Amino acid sequence: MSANRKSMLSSAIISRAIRDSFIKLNPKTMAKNPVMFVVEIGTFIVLLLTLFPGYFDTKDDIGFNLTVFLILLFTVLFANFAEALAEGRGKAQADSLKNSKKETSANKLVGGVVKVVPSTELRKGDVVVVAQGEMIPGDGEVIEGLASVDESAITGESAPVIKEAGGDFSSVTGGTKVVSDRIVVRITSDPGESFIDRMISLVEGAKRQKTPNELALNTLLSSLTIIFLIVVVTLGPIAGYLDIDLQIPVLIALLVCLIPTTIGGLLSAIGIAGMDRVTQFNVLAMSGKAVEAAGDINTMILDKTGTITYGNRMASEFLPVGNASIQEVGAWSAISSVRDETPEGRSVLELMKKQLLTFDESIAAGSDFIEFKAETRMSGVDLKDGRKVRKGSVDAVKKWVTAQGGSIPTDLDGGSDSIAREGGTPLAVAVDNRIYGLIYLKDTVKPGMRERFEQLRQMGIKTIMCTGDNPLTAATIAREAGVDDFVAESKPEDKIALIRREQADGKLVAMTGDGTNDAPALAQADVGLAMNSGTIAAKEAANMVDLDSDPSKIIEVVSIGKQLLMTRGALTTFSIANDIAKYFAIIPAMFILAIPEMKALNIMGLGSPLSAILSALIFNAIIIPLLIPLAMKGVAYKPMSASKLLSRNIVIYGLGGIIVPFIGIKLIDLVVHLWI
Ligand SMILES: Nc1ncnc2c1ncn2[C@@H]1O[C@H](COP(=O)(O)OP(=O)(O)OP(=O)(O)O)[C@@H](O)[C@H]1O
Ligand SMILES: [K+]
Ligand SMILES: [Mg+2]
Repeated sequence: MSANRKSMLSSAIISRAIRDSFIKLNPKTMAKNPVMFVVEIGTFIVLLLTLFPGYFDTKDDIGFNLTVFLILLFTVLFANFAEALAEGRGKAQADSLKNSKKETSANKLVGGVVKVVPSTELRKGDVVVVAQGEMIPGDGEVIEGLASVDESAITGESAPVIKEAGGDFSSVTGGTKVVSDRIVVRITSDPGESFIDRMISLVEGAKRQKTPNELALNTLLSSLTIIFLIVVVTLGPIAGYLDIDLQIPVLIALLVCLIPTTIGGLLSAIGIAGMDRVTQFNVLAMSGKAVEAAGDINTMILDKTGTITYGNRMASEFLPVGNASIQEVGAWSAISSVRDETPEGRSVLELMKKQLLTFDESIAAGSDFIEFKAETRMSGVDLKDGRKVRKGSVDAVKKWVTAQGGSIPTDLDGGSDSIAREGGTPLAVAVDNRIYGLIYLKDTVKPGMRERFEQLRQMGIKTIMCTGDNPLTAATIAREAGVDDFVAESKPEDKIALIRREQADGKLVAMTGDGTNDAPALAQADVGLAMNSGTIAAKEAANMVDLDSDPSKIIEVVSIGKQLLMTRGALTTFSIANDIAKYFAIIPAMFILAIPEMKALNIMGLGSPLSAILSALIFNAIIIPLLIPLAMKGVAYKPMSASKLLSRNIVIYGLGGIIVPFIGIKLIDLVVHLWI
């Protein structure tokens, strides 16, 4: 799939798009796009006039009618081609996904016995065993074991990922392959509803629905079309009254030039291409609406650890407090970490080795493990002899020790503040009512963050960093990274409260998350980006999934959404401005014989009335394919505020839209006039 993503437009995609442009001529399909449907009806009428000359009007000029028919036909085909081309890459991707969705057999556990069944027979709740070298037969959650899994079929990333029972890395996707060890998986989706199934229908656009913005624009374009239709229809009798003979193909040509065919022809291509750009970026958007919402975001909520910083928070120093020794701090830190599988916990044991410190592991034998929880902000063990060992956020450990009647060493705050001021995370280590010291967890801000936040600020987006860390560390990192605001010591439920508060102010909010406790907030956010490595609950609540599990991608997704909205706005402006030149070409041409004063309006100095009409019509047709690259790639884009963007767009695409066709039509007329 990744290979497909890279080859932009293969000849296979182009020839398929050409074929689809004809298939899309089906009036049932065309009717969904009112502007182009009107053109198609016009094309059909001109075809009749060409095929049956004299039947409707004795003065029919077959040559002229045939030419108009062909130009109109191409206008419709060009619009269809734009849409088909935009759909092309998704369809190719869907094909390769379908290929990877081969039926496999599954080792289903029935009453403790393995029974081999086809994967299509698996239902929600079934339990299967998957061993080394086998394909995971369906989406599910690991309930036992640990394995490395090759997920390249869906992510395009060749390095295998670790999946294990419990925690945030327990979800597996059907069609991916176990490369080592063995896991027991509980199936979480019924046939036809798996992640790959959803992905196929998403990328091939099978369920693509028009977004609210698109619907609104469509209504506007349809209204314009109806107005011009009325204008053109009433023009006939008025001209008749003035004794001017206007032929039907000329009136149809005028209508087609007046209605917004450029944007009408490119509108759906712009939407599809926007979604496709997100997909190329390895992010699955569940709807076009989600991508558009990304373009309208006012507030972005970001995690600190792993999003703004690298997130591999490593223990880098032990700091004794009171009269404890470094050996004691190290030993108790290690004992509290022997079963803590978080990166923080493992790094404590590594630091012990690095500093050549030792501890008596047998003390921890038979102890009860106290797992790290975001709610408690502590982890540790309860020893068999009754002693309780904890490490955790300084604030939490202080409360824990005080509750047991302990006192706080006077040099604790100084030590933790100096760690926090450097952007590090201080963890306090305690046994029962005594604090022994601090662990300095180091983490670094990812490079380039400040620039990215500056860009977001220029787009008018407020960034809020949310972290479970203490206020001083949070403030340091926030300053270093350049976020606008931060919330420290935040628990998972605080995130949803923050989102609601922003939304109550009328803001659209984007956030990322991966854990089950992020799911409600992901659902509440206007744009929720879940990590593919995250839990099923998070992925189902979100409206986007990042296959690479990189939370900082939300920044790019918002940029793509903005670019989509801008491209649509720019091409709409261009399309409507474009029509002005066409009035100047066609209207004088129509009336010039009866009203010679109309000559004054022929400011382009076009060769003859007929060549003027044909040139305007040809320009109207070819501008569609000429703008396909822009519609697909999106307009060039600099981060700036919405109002600045609007005025810049009006200048570039409005003025450009007025001037370009004057030049274009004139050039076409120079050629056309040679023939007629
Ligand atoms: N393994 C651990 N054992 C004990 N305490 C921990 C452990 N990991 C983190 N902590 C403490 O708990 C606090 C909260 O951690 P949590 O992972 O919930 O948030 P965070 O990673 O700091 O913030 P975020 O990921 O939202 O930016 C940390 O700041 C740290 O003080
Ligand atoms: K037009
Ligand atoms: Mg965290």
